[in-house]
Amino acid sequence: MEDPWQKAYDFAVAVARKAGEIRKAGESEIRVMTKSSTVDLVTKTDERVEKIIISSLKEEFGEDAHCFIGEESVAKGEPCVLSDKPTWIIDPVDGTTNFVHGFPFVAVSIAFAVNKEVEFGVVYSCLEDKMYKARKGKGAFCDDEPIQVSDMKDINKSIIISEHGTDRSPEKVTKIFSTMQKILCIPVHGLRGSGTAATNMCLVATGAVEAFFEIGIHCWDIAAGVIIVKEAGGILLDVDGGPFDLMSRRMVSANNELIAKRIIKEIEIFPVGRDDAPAEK
Ligand SMILES: O=P(O)(O)O[C@H]1[C@H](O)[C@@H](O)[C@H](O)[C@H](O)[C@@H]1O
Ligand SMILES: [Mg+2]
Repeated sequence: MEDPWQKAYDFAVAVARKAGEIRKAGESEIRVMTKSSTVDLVTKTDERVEKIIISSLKEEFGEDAHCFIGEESVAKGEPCVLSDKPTWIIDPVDGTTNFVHGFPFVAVSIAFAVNKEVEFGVVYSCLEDKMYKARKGKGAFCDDEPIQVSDMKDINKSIIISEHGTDRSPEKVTKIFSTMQKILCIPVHGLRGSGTAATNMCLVATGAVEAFFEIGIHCWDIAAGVIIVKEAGGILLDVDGGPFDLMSRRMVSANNELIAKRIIKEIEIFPVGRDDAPAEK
């Protein structure tokens, strides 16, 4: 049977590389603006790269063939709804704060979902020049080399990643740091954070760390990473131990269930609205 999405997968890899190269070339002066809070940054480059990605995909597959969820389009009021239709989920610059500051982890993240399930994902870590990709049932790769999660089962010998997000309300920050303190004191070998959820998930997939969890991420930060982690042999769970939900803005990704469940025991959950919550009038 003909593979229905191979062409889209190959095209996504090419578009992610092109987008990353535009990003690398950069603007001589970065214009920084803010979104949900004063520390939720966006630049003209984010907007420009997203437009280029979406227009390339429309040009290749037809104006109305697929749906799109793009970080900057949603910020400008486009709907964020995942239906059963083939849908591209795009973060043009994951790690915008890193980009603004010259901290060297910035990724382009492109995922493709059908029937609400991610079919393939591509994360191009553009400053490292590493292309991570995975397709459902076909394995995960970094620069065409197969990748696999760590086989570590001992939490005491693990490295865990988390991030602080962009919400600085004191109650949430207290819970985030309390969780981190509890995990650090299990104890684990270390806590890390690259500043980009997409890259963090690739680090789980390569076995460099055992787990990455965050409350407050968005579907575009993690959609490509979800399939990369799964195809590398890892698992995804909700922060309460239930099934993972791409639109819920909460996630634990790990090398195995043992490590995931041990972390979940320590997570102090705080409320975040869903990505697909109806817009307030
Ligand atoms: O806004 P961009 O696309 O750079 O992405 C986010 C990161 O991916 C999060 O892990 C991280 O915690 C931040 O929320 C950050 O905003
Ligand atoms: Mg992002």
